[in-house]
Amino acid sequence: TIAALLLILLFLQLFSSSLAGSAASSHSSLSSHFNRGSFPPGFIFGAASASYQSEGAAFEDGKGPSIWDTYTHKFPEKIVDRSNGDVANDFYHRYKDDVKLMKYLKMDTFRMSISWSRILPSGKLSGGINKQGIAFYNNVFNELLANGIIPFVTLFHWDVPQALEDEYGGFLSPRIIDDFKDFSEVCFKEFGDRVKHWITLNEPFSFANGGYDGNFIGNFAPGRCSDRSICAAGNSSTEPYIVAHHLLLSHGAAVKLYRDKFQGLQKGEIGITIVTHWFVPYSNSTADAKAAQRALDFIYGWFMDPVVYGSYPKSMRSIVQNRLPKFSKQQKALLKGSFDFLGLNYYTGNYAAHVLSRTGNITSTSDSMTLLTTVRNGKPIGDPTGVPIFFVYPKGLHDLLVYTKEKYKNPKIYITENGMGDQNNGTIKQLITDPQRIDFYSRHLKAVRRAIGDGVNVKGYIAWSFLDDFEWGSGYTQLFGLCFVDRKNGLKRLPKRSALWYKKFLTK
Ligand SMILES: N=C(CCCS[C@@H]1CC(=O)N(Cc2ccccc2)C1=O)N[C@@H]1O[C@H](CO[C@@H]2OC[C@@H](O)[C@H](O)[C@H]2O)[C@@H](O)[C@H](O)[C@H]1O
Repeated sequence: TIAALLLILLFLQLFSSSLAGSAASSHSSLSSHFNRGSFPPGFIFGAASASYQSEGAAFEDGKGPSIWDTYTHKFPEKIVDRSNGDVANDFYHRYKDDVKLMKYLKMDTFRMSISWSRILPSGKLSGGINKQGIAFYNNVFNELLANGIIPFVTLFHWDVPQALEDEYGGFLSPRIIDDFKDFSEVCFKEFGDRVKHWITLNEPFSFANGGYDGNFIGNFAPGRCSDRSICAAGNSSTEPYIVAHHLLLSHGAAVKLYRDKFQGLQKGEIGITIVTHWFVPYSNSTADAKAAQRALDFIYGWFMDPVVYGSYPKSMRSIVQNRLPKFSKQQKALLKGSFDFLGLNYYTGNYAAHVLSRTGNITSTSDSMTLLTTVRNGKPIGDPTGVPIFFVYPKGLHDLLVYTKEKYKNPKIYITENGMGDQNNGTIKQLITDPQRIDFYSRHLKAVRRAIGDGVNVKGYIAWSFLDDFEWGSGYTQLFGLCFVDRKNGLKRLPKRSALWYKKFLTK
């Protein structure tokens, strides 16, 4: 009878664990063999946020307005639910509990950004440093380190001080280079003894394209473009390139400053975060193969080529010609090799087809002469998600990593954003029961693991996002968080099933 009982117990154990595995989904694996131990020693895992999307306290304790504070209040109709980041997740007041939650989830690192106008309310050093802003970030970094969590800090995640937009048009002017350098110097000086991983810019493509081209799904601040039916001012054929140029030069100035004045003593590293989709030729024609490469050049190469080679991609120079600013010899030297690591943001794959002729107004997006779609012959490139333009395509992350190794001298890489969004509709129970997000993370982590096996120098993976937050043009209608934020119940944090899966994955 004891032997029979033991056999029954063993059977039940096996049966229940196989049930749990299939509950997650056919792709993902809860089986014990795929976990942090599948990655090289020292590989770090975490989750991310950004100042405007999570801090709140938008007008508190001396903080100056950013262009996103202005944009959401001046044009509420540009945000799907007419919301804003005035309160967001109130990370400003709740960071201690949030750090406890990060520790509970066994995260090694937390990526966050610093609000430029919280540190320098007028955007300029001459306008004075906001001591309460310095104190806030000191408290957050101290709390993270006291809980064994590594801060990964982005200096610019799109929230330009409004004062600089008013004074000289923000990144449209080269004057911002020195102001960004001064802001960076304050951060290196005040926080560099504890912050050892700096990212200068988050997704310069998205800021330049989203804020100045207008083709974006959900226009971005400052909302300039050629189409007067959606933008009061701007020029989509020239301003994205001018803004991108000044973003790159600002990045180069901050990296040079860090290396010349701080890195020797503080022993940290500095990089840049660049986003791209992966592009698959729509057909096996040569024209579409070239279109896929051009799409990559115009989104990824636009920034990777300058920081690796000191020049824009050849395809851009030959198509955009005199609308593309030129780097001087000194600027080429400043930019070439201007990173210790590359931060890579990846969300989805696209099909790319050659566009035969260019009709209508020229814009920075039409310059690439590509038609980007997520469906081919009626079949989507991957499983749909709650975000209409994002489909689950983990192979794209693997292929992008191998492409980066081969084309850009095998740089040190951290995945600084990867995740999926759900539509914010359903009961709380439904929204925290997210098997597709478990499937998404499991498959993308396996793609990263495969790329490491192919020799790609990936050193970390940071999920987007730690908490559901303000998702720019989508407001609070799209939920990317590992943790749900109950906006109807005091912004209470609730770990989703995917957070508990991540915790299990991270348990040593
Ligand atoms: N949001 C972006 C911009 C890229 C994705 S969404 C937008 C739509 C689109 O066609 N493109 C163009 C594009 C094409 C190729 C590559 C990149 C971007 C966009 O960037 N990047 C990261 O994505 C995260 C998720 O962004 C959401 O993506 C889906 C959108 O519907 C939503 O509004 C946006 O907040 C943000 O929260 C992070 O702050 C940001 O660093």
